[in-house]
This record gives sequence, C-alpha cells and structure tokens, in this order.
Amino acid sequence: MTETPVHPALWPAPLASGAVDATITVPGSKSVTNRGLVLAALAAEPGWLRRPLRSRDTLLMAEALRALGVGIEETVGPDGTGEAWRVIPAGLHGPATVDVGNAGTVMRFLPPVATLADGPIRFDGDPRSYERPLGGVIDGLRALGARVDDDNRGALPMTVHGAGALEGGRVEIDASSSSQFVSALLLSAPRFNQGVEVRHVGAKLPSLPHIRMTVDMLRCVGAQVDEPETGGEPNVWRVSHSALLGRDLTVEPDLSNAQPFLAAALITGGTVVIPDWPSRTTQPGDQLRRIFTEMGGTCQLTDRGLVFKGSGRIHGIDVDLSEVGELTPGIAAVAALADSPSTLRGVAHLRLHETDRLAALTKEINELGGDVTETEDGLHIRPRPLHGGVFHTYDDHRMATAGAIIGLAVEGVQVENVATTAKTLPDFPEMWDAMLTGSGS
Ligand SMILES: O=C(O)C1=C[C@@H](OP(=O)(O)O)[C@@H](O)[C@H](O)C1
Ligand SMILES: C=C(OP(=O)(O)O)C(=O)O
Repeated sequence: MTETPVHPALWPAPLASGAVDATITVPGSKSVTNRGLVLAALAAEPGWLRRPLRSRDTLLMAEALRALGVGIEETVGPDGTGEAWRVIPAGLHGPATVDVGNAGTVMRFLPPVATLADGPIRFDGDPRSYERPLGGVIDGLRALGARVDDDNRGALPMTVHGAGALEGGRVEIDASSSSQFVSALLLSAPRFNQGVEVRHVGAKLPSLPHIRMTVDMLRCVGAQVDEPETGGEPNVWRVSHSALLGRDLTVEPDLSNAQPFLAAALITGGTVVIPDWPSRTTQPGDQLRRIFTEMGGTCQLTDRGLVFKGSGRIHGIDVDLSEVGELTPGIAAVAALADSPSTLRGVAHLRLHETDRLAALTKEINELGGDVTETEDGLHIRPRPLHGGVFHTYDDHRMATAGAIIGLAVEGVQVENVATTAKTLPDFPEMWDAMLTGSGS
C-alpha cells in the first residue's frame, strides 16, 4: 500500500480508534457575540459582554467598532471570573475603514451603524466578501435616508457616508438571500430618528431563528419591537426609536460549533457532553438535538449540560434546513456515512455563503468516493464506502469541520487549510485532538 503524501497545508484528520467519551467546553456564540457588541456600542451607557467568542469574525467586529470610536476593553469580568469585554459607547466617528473579512455579520450589521457616524466609513474585505449579497442592506439604508457609494453595485467594497443620524421609517427589502439583511436594519433601528418598519417582500426567508435572536437581544437591551411571531403582521418588524441599556450579558456556547463534537459521538457510538447548553435559546444549533436524534443518537439536557450519545448506527434523513442553513455542511458529512440516503432541502442560499457550500460539499465528498448530487435547493446524499484523499475547504470553516467529521471514519482524509476554522473556532484542531485522546475539558 502506498503512503498518502503529507503536505504542510494539509491536516491529517485523525481516525477515531473507538467510541469517543469527552466533555467539550464550546466557546461563545459568534452570532450572539457580534449582536452583543453592536447593541452595546449603540447603548446609552457602558455594558459587559462575558465569555465572548474570540475568533476572526468577532475580533473583526470589535476592531471595526473601535475604528468608529467605541471603547472595547478586554478584561476579566466584574466578579473576577472568566474573560469579559467592557464596551464603552461613544460618539461614532468617520473617516474610518472597516475590514469585514468574510464575516456576514460584520458586512451586514455595520453599514447601518456607519450611517450614525459623522463621516465616511469605507467597507472592504476578503475577495469572497465582494460576491456575498449586500443589496438588501444598501438599498434599505438608501430608502431610510443614507448616502452609500457602492462602486461594485450592491456589493462590497463600498463607502457609507455617515451623517451623524439617520431618518429611518418604512422600508421594503427582499431578504431571501440572507436573513442578516433584516437583522442588520433592526439592530441599529432604535438609534434611527423614526425607528424602522422593515417589510420582507421576497418569496422565502432563511434562518428565522437568527431573526428571533435579533429581536430577543434588542428586547433585552430595552428596545420596543413588534414582530410577526408575537401577533404582528407576517414578514413585518417594527422597532421604535429609543435609548438602549448597557447590560451585563453572558454569551451562550456556540451550538453550531458544538456540531462536529456531537457528530463525533454519533459516528463513533460514543458520548459527548456539552456544558452550559442553554435550556432556552434562539440559536439554530439547538435543532441539532432533534436532527441528530433522528439520525441515530439520543440526548438529554442534564445539570452537566447536553449529554449526547451515539448508538453505533447512523441513519439518513430527509430534512428542510432553511431555518438552520449553517448546520448543512456538518449534517452532509454525517449523512455521507449513514446507512440510508439523505435529502437536505431549503438551502439554495448556501451557494452565497463563505463558499458555494452545495457545490463544495458535492465535489469534496464525491472525490472521496461518495455519491452526492446537487438539487435546486439542496443535496441528495447516497452513502457509499469512502476512501482517503484531500478535502478542500475553500476558506470555509464549516467545510473544514465537515472534513474532520468524515476523517473520523475514513482513513487518510487530509483537510486542506484547517486553520480556516479560526473564523469562528480558532482552537478547533486542539479541541478535536483532546476529544479523541480523552483529555477534553
Ligand atoms: O445572523 C446571524 O448571525 C447569522 C445568520 C445566518 O445567515 P444567512 O441568513 O445569511 O444564512 C447564518 O447562516 C449565519 O451563520 C449567522
Ligand atoms: C454563514 C456563516 O457565516 P456568516 O456570518 O459569515 O454569514 C456561517 O458561519 O456558517
């Protein structure tokens, strides 16, 4: 047998030697951390963000807010335990430049904030950020009274000419390509002179839990929000003009980043405990309890956290993932190892995520011997025996963790650029090793 060549940029994904048995402390949620930073920056008084995620996406958000004049001090919490960020709001100033990297939350949530600054804010980012949809935010802000120069028409790079205030009011947008358009306009709306009424006019709206998260977090800092789920008009959200409170917020663990570890329990017939799994949350990752149970696991919320066990069998699944699109790469990886076919639906918008995730998953799983076809809005996955090879990641953190999941069960998988996991989980390779050697936290 010839040895698989090892390339420095290739990470040999460890093969599981048996059932995993580990407790994994998962760092804070990206989505909660970045919303928390924006809301704290817009508040009328200082606030705390405890157990924030420190990763590329959240450090870019913090750096951008600092560039606009906000104070963000990294420190230990008021009771001396754990890491915390003290956020000190200030008048927002331009000129400034914001690097969005490839963070959807930064490129969408910050342009509305920039309209409140007193000068031009230039937005730029990774090459992929130029291809990700932003039109709903740009057109929405223009309709609300902002001046935006988008040389790339509806995409980055662009300049928001902050005028120190924004009129706000009613706006219609099509958010079918990203729920983040709605979240973006709502998050800054308490600071618009007239607040906002956002009406989504597209055929579908992905990632609804993330919009619920926006509404919940706005209410938590004192904002007045009317929304469809508490008796409001369908597809319409209203946020009133008001001052925001500076709060002391503890960030929940990132349940979407718990996914690869839960998948490891499922694949190896082992047990993984995730401490501090919230009993009530808007995070889409909470739906893993249902999805991975249907795929063969069992789970229980206990005092120790979520206890998830694999049964040694992995079943295929037919599931609409439109609410939880960011879970698709991890589910596809597990489905490729299942005992029956899977159909993943409702995720056409993933073609414009960090990479075209539907094309990337199809190509990379098939190159390992799999049988995946793209549909109009998802994937058909027919499990076949897989073999080793390079799993390319296209600068997509969730492709890297998907490759690691497959590598648990397939010898010789090498994940290209595993460092891309730094977007939301910088310590992933170390955490993965610790899980497999039984030295998990
Ligand atoms: O608001 C958020 O924090 C997010 C919303 C979703 O975006 P899309 O609606 O663009 O899929 C999700 O995929 C992304 O990872 C995080
Ligand atoms: C889609 C994702 O990220 P972003 O916030 O960049 O849209 C993701 O994390 O899966």
